[in-house]
Amino acid sequence: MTISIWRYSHLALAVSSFLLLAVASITGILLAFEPVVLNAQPYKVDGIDQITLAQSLPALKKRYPDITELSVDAHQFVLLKGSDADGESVEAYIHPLTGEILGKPQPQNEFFQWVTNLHRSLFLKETGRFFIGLTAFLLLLITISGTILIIQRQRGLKRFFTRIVKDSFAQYYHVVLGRLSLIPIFLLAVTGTFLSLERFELIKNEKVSTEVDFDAIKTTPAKALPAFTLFQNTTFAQVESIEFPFSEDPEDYYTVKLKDRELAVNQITGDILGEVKYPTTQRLTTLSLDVHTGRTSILWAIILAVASGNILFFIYSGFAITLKRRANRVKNKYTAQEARFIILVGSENGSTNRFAQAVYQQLLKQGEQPFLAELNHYTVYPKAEHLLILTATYGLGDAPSNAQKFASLVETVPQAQEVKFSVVGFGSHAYPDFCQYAFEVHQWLSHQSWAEPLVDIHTVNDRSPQEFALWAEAWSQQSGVAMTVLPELMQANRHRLDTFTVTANSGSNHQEGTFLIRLKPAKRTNVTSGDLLAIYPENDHRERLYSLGVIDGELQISVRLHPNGLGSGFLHRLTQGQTMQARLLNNAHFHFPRKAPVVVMIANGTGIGPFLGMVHQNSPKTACHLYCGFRSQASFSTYQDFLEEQQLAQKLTNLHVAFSREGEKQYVSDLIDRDGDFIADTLAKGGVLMICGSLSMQKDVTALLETICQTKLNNPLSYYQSRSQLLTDCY
Ligand SMILES: Cc1cc2nc3c(=O)[nH]c(=O)nc-3n(C[C@H](O)[C@H](O)[C@H](O)COP(=O)(O)O)c2cc1C
Repeated sequence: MTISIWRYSHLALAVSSFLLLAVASITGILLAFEPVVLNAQPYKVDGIDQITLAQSLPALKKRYPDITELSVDAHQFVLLKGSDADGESVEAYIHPLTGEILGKPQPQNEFFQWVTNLHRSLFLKETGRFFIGLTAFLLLLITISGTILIIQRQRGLKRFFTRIVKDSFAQYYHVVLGRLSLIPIFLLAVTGTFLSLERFELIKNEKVSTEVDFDAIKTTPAKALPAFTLFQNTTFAQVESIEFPFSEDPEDYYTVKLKDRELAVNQITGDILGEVKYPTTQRLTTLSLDVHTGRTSILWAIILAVASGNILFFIYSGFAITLKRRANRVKNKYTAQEARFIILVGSENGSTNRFAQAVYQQLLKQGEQPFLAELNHYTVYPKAEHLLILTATYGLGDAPSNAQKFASLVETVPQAQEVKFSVVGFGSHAYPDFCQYAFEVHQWLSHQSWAEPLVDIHTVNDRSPQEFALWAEAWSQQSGVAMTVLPELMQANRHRLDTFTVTANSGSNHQEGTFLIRLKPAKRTNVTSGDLLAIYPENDHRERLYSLGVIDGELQISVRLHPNGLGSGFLHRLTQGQTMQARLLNNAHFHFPRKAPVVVMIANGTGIGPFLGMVHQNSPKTACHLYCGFRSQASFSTYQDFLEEQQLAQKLTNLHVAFSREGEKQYVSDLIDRDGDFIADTLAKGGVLMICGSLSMQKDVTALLETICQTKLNNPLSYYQSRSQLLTDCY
């Protein structure tokens, strides 16, 4: 059963009952104070569970020769009815050892009486009682569906009480308080339902009384009250009431009602004349009243008041969550048939929609005709050139509920024309299957003949605008459509630029025009290999990103000079000593994994850049294997000496190079294929694969890795991707 079915049930139940639930909760909070007020009365005697009937009754009889009944109520006040030595009738709370009068019973306080009537019947007599009973039952169903939602959210019963990831105030406290007040609310709902069923006689509650065989009543041996065994063994805490014999006639007897049974006791000999246990229904009714009202314990009454308060908060927070989800609903200006840009979104709680809306607005501003829909509504888009998918991950790395049909739809609904796609995964590192669903979407699309990746999959941890901006930049560069400013998301993100001095530039003396440039930051930074440098060659909105290697505190970029290339041309022209303005971007998802037992780096061309820095920074000497592909030995020579030095320093364990235009004419994917067992072994033991270079190389290598994972490890590649064992940074 999916999250959504339980969620819709939870919501439907809440919507249908919230008004009555609010009335029942408010009145419930007020009524919880009744036991608190009553318990504060001075009628209570300490140690009632120590005072036996044998100790008490002789003293009481002395003071009140004619007692008709003694009763002990839920607050443990002892009420005596009878008359005193002067023949005056008495109905008073007394001290069971001395008979001292502690107070007179009062009728129920008018306020509490009014609130009780409202709570029980809404002043509508039987009709009101029926609705209140129904509300208690709906509350029971809401509690059950809520519990299941928490179990699903926490990924299993065992993790029920583990940390909750904070999404929003309403959502966080809806779950936190839901967990804390689950048991009291559940008990309130069950007992409320039970009491209503009993009241409407849907549960039969037959009264029973003790049968006495009058012929068997004896008059010897006569005993004094303190010698009656039952009275010696019974304390006031166990008693509900004692009816005294009407006369001294042996056929009149004591009727002692305990919590669980009723007994008839011979008034002369103390013999038990008869005994009957209450039926289960009767005991459950008493227990339900105790639990539902909190009348037996101040502490429990307070817990119930807090739980009822929480129900009010759940009504508020539940609606706040629902309204937020609804507010993010899609409103399109153009149809799916006319749009060039299709934005599909997978979201459970609506925050991903905000990003999708921002992209949608950007495209509208650019004069484009975008179309925004949920992943479940994927269909044929006759004019689509770009497919942008922004999706969250839920459950155990699963699809959000509005994306659950996408997997089957994408297999059955092909597009007629080629479409460039880009996937952005929204997730949180607080969950082990980080953005797994987005990785799966990326792979399903990669297998479609009509779909071509425009940029590598990007992930966004905890809705980070910075990480989203990285995707926006990369996509913008590849698509040629500006996505520079996403005002709602990015306003806080206008960074100032830092100054860098060029310390070396190898120029493009080598074949294929690749060169290395080194930059020294003017001030200290926390930059590390794998981070990005954003440059603005024309001092305008056009930004170009380069992956960095950090070597001896300097930043090294490996660049291929493109004819008329905006960024590469700018960097190529820089000479030693010159300064430039740029911005450093933390690219945490592509940092060298510090805790991995083995790291395998896979690169082609200038993709080797960040790996040069990572190897150089590998002081702990983590086992590190570099697989790289170049066109020729000449293009590799730029890096050869450096890499051999790193091997000697044991910072690089193995180096495998493929040349596509010389010798065996191999690609880097051929080397991976050759070493498939080693790659599988690396993943199996928790090692990390890193890929940097062209998207086409990445496509070949990931297809190969998928086969390796399926055949040698019996897991899909997404299993390792979501565990951060495959890190990619391709362009
Ligand atoms: C119950 C629950 C389960 C989640 N499971 C995952 C997960 O398995 N992997 C992940 O990367 N993020 C997971 N997340 C985080 C969400 O994907 C992330 O917060 C996302 O930004 C939410 O987007 P939305 O508000 O559009 O639904 C989970 C969040 C929740 C509340």
